[in-house]
Amino acid sequence: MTITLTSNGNIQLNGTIRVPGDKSISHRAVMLGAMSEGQTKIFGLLTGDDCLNTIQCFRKLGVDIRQEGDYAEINGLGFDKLQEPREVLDVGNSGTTIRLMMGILAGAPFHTCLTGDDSITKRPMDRVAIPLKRMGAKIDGRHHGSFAPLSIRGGQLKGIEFVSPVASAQVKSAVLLAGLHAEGSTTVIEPQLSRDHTERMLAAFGCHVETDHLTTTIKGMQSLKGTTINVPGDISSAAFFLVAAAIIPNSELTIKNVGMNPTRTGIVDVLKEMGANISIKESGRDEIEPSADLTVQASELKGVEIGGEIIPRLIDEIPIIALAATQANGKTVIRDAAELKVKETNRIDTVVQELSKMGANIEPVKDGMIIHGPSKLHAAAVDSHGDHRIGMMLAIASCLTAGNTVIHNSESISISYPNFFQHLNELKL
Ligand SMILES: O=C(O)C1=C[C@@H](OP(=O)(O)O)[C@@H](O)[C@H](O)C1
Ligand SMILES: C=C(OP(=O)(O)O)C(=O)O
Repeated sequence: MTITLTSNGNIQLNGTIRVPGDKSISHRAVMLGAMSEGQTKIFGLLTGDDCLNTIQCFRKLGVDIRQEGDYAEINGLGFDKLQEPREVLDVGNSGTTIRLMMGILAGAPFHTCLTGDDSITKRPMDRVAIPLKRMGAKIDGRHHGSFAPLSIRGGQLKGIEFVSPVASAQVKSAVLLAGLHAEGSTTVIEPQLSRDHTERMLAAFGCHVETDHLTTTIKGMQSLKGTTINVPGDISSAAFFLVAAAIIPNSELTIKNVGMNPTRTGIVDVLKEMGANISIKESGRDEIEPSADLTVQASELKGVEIGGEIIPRLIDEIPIIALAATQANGKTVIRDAAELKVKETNRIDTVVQELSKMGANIEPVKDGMIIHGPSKLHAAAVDSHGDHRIGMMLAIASCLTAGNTVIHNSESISISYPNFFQHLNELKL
């Protein structure tokens, strides 16, 4: 699909929105609910394509899931009642689904095939397959199990201590979820702290997990009990409107009930450092995940250096941070972010290529990018390359231009934010 966004060169964004539920938390709520005994109720579930694919995968494993809009009910019979699927499990575009499912299925005593779209078949799976094979799972696939389609025969796992070479919540979660059905304890040590939604949610489902900064340990053979999960708004979706309000002159936006897990709030820290005017009002002290209402007003921004430990706390927000940097005074340097190369697209290349078409002064480096601002952006024909975060970043960029911005492959936006254009139109003055 191609969308044309027309701007008169004088757009402002004003109003209040609630962004859809957090994608990472929604996936985990479905997964843990499906492995539990008893009923799980999920409120605020993200109905983006990625999470719908997670639901479909578990239905194929025999789990009874009723989903209506952002409410889902799972009548779990426990992990032991998962059934060998007759069909290939298709994760679509979702890296989180395939990698976490690998961990879950590694513990299941049957055979499963997992695959996804063109992008998924290019993303590395060995980072998960290697530790799972060490635990005893039989995993094969293209390039000896490094790429999907994958075949998994699970069961009879042994706990391991795994020192992960990457700060990745998908790797950490896959190993911990396999550890749940392994003999003995399983420990994951990461180089930097990645998002901790799996650990928090396992505790909510009655499972004991020990965390000491970069080290997380789970004891095997624990069972999960169904519970109720309230999913807060996705800070990664809110990020597009936080940046939009900060850079589009005379804008002011409030975003209600945004998830504020400290392992995800790097975007707020960076925007504040750039000079953004953001106020935070706590809205929920849920025992699992904190949330807040965020208000942002347009202000002058300055370039910053972003690298090191903050990167996993804002990895998915780098495309929209790059746009903010094109409007900031001075130089922004983003480094230590080579992980961007293995997302839905190579996000170093796609961000640089597409923002350059709109007149940004941006260059790639091996682990990030350098942006000189401010630049006056102009309307252009651009492409999401099938990457939802690139598509949304370009739509926000179009608000700064005068004329028609044409975004090819805009349908990818429904991966994580199905009503994005509705919100954008409602907020435009
Ligand atoms: O665990 C998760 O829910 C996610 C972890 C991150 O990926 P990595 O684990 O590959 O860093 C992130 O980019 C992705 O959008 C969601
Ligand atoms: C990288 C992302 O997701 P996933 O890895 O689940 O495809 C993302 O949503 O930006």
